Amino acid sequence: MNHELYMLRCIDLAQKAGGRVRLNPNVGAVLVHNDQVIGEGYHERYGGPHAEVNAINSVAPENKHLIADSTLYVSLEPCNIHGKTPPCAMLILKNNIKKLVVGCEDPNPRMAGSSLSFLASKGVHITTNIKQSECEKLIQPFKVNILNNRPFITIKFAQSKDFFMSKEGEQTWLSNRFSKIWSHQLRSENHGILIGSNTAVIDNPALTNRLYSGDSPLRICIDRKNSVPDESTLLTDSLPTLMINETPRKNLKEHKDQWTFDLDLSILLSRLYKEKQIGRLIVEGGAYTIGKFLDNKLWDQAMIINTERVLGSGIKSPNIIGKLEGELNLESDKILTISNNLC
Ligand SMILES: NC(=O)C1=CN([C@@H]2O[C@H](COP(=O)(O)OP(=O)(O)OC[C@H]3O[C@@H](n4cnc5c(N)ncnc54)[C@H](OP(=O)(O)O)[C@@H]3O)[C@@H](O)[C@H]2O)C=CC1
Ligand SMILES: Nc1c(N[C@@H]2O[C@H](COP(=O)(O)O)[C@@H](O)[C@H]2O)[nH]c(=O)[nH]c1=O
Ligand SMILES: [Zn+2]
Repeated sequence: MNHELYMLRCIDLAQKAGGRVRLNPNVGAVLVHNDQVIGEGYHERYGGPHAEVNAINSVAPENKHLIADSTLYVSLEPCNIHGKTPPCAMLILKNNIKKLVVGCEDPNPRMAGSSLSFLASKGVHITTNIKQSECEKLIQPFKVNILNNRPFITIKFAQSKDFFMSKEGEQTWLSNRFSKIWSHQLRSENHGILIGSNTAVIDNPALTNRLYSGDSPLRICIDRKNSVPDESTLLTDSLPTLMINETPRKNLKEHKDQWTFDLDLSILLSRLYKEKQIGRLIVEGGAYTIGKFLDNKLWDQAMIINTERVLGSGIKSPNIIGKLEGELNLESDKILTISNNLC
């Protein structure tokens, strides 16, 4: 059996759900009998059946009798606790599956390998850590959620060749049309997008996903002094916006919300996670806002669109120090992904 090949298929399947899993991990599963895939599935949406359930349910009626003699591949340790769905460890035992191959352990302290020892004690033969780092990468947002009680944070901005984010006081479009589609795809994969008041005042942005399939994230604007005009797009369109201020704003329209408190980024983030189910957050800018997240070490990855434009002067872009994880060339733009390996 080629363990790595089937685990790569689990990873492919898991990725299909993107951010639809919300606060859950992305997980894929494949059921293999005599080197033939007889079932596969993935966790498709928050609260929905787990990957193992979908893989077992996908087996054709004429192959059901092969399940007990098959190997189950799962990118993440099967659950052994009653969450929104019954435990998958019990499903494995119920189906009499005797061989299990797992990508990585569940970082949830309530699990952390415990279901693997439980299944082993019941006679299931277990192989672990197949494509481990790839499987761990898949569940990175979940790991941050569960261990830090906050969203997985992606800092995203475009910069000129001479490292400016914008001209002073005016909206300055730097990146190309391909990057725009890419950034709307990023919006579709995240549950929240956050900006500072200057960006809202100067750009009057929509911050919606208009160019890719899927939903738009919740727009969040830090506006302590209520300086964003009532007429701005964020406050007048029909989509949800959450304003963060120190005194309440009057006459908020339908779908608009506000949290009034003395701003503390850690508290804001844990409230976004717990009260708004934001598992993945884009911090879009501007430079001041991004700087605050960097100063507080509240970020997980940065996605920087490096463009060909030269501005000469303007708002200096933030200096991101981390580990280069990937490069994507979109015509004249180069998008770098940098992970925060220091926190
Ligand atoms: N190239 C790109 O990708 C992007 C460029 N931009 C550009 O950036 C420019 C604006 O950037 P910049 O001037 O740096 O301003 P910001 O948009 O970052 O807004 C700064 C303001 O936000 C509030 N704020 C945000 N975070 C905090 C915090 N942690 N604590 C306290 N207050 C906070 C404060 O206002 P208050 O006191 O009112 O709360 C602060 O003055 C615009 O020209 C825009 O076009 C913007 C986004 C992306
Ligand atoms: N200038 C700049 C960006 N700016 C960001 O995009 C926002 C506008 O979003 P929208 O109104 O939805 O189109 C703007 O307020 C700022 O947050 N983004 C980029 O990908 N590249 C760019 O060059
Ligand atoms: Zn499960």
